[in-house]
Amino acid sequence: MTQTNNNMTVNPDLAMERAKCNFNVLEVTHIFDGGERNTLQRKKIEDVALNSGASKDALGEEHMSPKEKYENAVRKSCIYATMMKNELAELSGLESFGVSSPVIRRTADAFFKEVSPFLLHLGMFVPTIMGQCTPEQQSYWLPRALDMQIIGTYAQTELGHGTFIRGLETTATYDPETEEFVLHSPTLSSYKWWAGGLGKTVNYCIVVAQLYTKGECHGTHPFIVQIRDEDTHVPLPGIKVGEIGPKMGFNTADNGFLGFDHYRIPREHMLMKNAQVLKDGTYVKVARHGKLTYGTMVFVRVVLVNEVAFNLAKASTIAVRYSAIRRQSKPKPDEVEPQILDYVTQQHKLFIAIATAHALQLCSTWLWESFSAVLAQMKGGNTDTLPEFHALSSCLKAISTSDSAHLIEQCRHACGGHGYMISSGIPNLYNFVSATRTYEGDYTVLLLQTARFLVKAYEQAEAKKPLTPTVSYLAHAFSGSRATWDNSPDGIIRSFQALAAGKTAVCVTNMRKRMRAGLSQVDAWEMSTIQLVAAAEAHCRAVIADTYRKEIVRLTANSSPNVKVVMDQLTTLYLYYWALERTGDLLMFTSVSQKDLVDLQIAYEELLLKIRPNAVGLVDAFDLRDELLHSTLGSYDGRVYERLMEEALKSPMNKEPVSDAYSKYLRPMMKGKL
Ligand SMILES: CCCCCCCCCCCCCCCCCCCCCCC/C=C/C(=O)SCCNC(=O)CCNC(=O)[C@H](O)C(C)(C)COP(=O)(O)OP(=O)(O)OC[C@H]1O[C@@H](n2cnc3c(N)ncnc32)[C@H](O)[C@@H]1OP(=O)(O)O
Ligand SMILES: Cc1cc2nc3c(=O)[nH]c(=O)nc-3n(C[C@H](O)[C@H](O)[C@H](O)COP(=O)(O)OP(=O)(O)OC[C@H]3O[C@@H](n4cnc5c(N)ncnc54)[C@H](O)[C@@H]3O)c2cc1C
Repeated sequence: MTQTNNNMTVNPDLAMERAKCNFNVLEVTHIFDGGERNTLQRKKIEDVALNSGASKDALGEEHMSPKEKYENAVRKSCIYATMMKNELAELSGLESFGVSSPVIRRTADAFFKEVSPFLLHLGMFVPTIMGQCTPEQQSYWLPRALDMQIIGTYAQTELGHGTFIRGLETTATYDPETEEFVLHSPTLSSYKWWAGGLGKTVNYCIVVAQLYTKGECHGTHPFIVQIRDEDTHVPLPGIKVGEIGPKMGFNTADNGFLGFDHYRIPREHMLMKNAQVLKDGTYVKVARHGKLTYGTMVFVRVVLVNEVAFNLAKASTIAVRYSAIRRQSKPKPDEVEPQILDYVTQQHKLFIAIATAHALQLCSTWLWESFSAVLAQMKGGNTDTLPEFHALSSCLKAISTSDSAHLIEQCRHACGGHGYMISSGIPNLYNFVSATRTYEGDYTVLLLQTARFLVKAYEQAEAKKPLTPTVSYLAHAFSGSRATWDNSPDGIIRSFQALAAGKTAVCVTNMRKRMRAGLSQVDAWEMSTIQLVAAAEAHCRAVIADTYRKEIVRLTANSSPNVKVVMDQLTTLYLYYWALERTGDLLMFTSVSQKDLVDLQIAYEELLLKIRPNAVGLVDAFDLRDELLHSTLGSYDGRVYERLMEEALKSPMNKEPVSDAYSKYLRPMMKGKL
């Protein structure tokens, strides 16, 4: 049944798939990693972190109690943190470890099937210190945080409010007598809720609270707050803190609650880069843009696009490898059962997942570069590009997390019953990624932020004023004719832009009509929000399609011919897929005909067949080590059934031949003695 490949026993179907792959897998790995140098560096980091076996558990996390799971995650976080401080820090080329290294973050996934309780420390606490402190504050807090002498989290959301930050109720009232802020939770709904690591792990947190000084409220501001003793870890007087209980995922992250009873912190613990309170209580606004205190959220939204691309790459690797070894049904009676990957419907489920992982990965790099440019401009005092960037990062966060969650679930469907096993790895991926659609700004809420920008941009276009780059296509929205359909990649991208422009125009027209009919601006906006969300989604799809196409053309300029072909096929597949998903819109806003759409469907199906022989090669090119996949179905060797059985036998339920439940309940019931 099996054959040996590089000292590994590999399922013959997978071996056959690899033999027929016609492109250089490593070249595609380099494209996905952003260059050969990055691949080499990633592999070195993975070797150091994973070859010692420290990431492995004797007993699977899924068989542990919640308390054991948490303690095990802390244990491994400490091992990984120590590695990061020592050997990994140097390897990843970081002066300070962790924060900007997606490779370090990804490698950590070998240690945690869910997430590390330190995720918020590195993902938000440290970035907030970097982004919201004055230089003096930073020089005090950052070394302590990076050295893990203190561990922190980001406590913004409250029981009563997550989305509407201006509605937060926690107060920080300045007392000039003692030069302290008094933190207080006036209501149950003002309790901080959700912060990762808050329940048991951290001793500090960033708390976002309404700032009061000299009797006036100045809105929400961030504070750094000690909540547990640095030695004993006991919660400090005036602090009520705990863990919020079981969740769909994130069960090793001890998300917590936190309340304050007139709890005092020194004045210097307000993070004062963007606004200050002087000793006498005078409030001084420093920042040139009112929303700079939201900066950590913008950073995480950017990071999340990359994060979900990675998780989608994992799910598609699992599902494609499994589909290559799984044989089912007998459409041709004289032939053996086909690999399920040969079913065109299966290819339809899976190849879009591979293409989307590429699209999001390349968009995330582009978004990161745009973010760096915006930060550089802001350093020089120019915040002009921030609104466009906020609109862009908001919609990319919303669409990337939503599409990835949907496609990961589709990968599970593609794995049939076995995909439902925790050991397949897919449920954990789904539970993690579906949360990303909500946290750091809910899907709808963020798309409405983008819609605000689109409507303003549309009005600028209408007034023939200059437009910023990502919405420059709106300048063509007033030609009066429908966009000409053309099924070339560039033609499809132009059509996506026409959809976004057309939908935005419909929203503006409807809002104006509603206002003329007597609705207030707020109510007219509210009544149009379904369409506004759709317009923002269309805009984002146009941005992703355009960026993916341009980046792949650029990155494959010097690639070998077959790599160029397969990368072009994936990009085209992405464009065809979304055009076919939006046929109604295309009929409304472009000149596409019924025949064009029938032809496009045929072209899409033919493309699936062209990609089919390279499918396993494409997921191998993600180069995800088995330790990162945590999957019985997706391991490189394809020994699926063997692994499923090995995992089943590990179940504590199989430790005893007869369950205690037999003598306690079953037997009495069956003997009529219950
Ligand atoms: C060493 C140890 C190692 C050990 C172990 C190893 C571990 C491995 C870990 C490795 C880590 C590596 C690091 C990487 C980690 C990456 C992963 C990170 C994952 C982190 C997990 C996070 C978990 C979740 C956290 C959270 O959810 S935090 C809370 C987030 N909350 C939100 O996002 C709330 C959403 N709401 C809002 O943003 C706002 O309220 C709103 C935008 C919806 C509305 O705001 P507001 O009401 O104030 O504004 P208006 O609507 O009135 O708009 C006014 C104008 O302001 C503009 N605006 C709004 N926001 C912004 C902005 N951010 N920037 C710019 N402009 C903005 C509007 O557009 C309006 O403009 P206009 O008036 O011109 O239209
Ligand atoms: C796993 C996880 C980890 C988290 N970690 C943290 C953390 O570390 N720190 C932290 O501070 N927070 C954290 N959060 C909280 C998270 O940021 C919020 O849950 C998120 O921002 C959504 O806010 P909400 O829960 O108030 O939802 P709500 O705003 O109550 O949303 C509920 C529904 O109402 C809709 N809605 C709300 N407002 C509007 C509107 N204006 N227009 C139209 N529809 C609207 C939404 O679309 C949604 O469908 C975490 C959440 C999760 C799930």
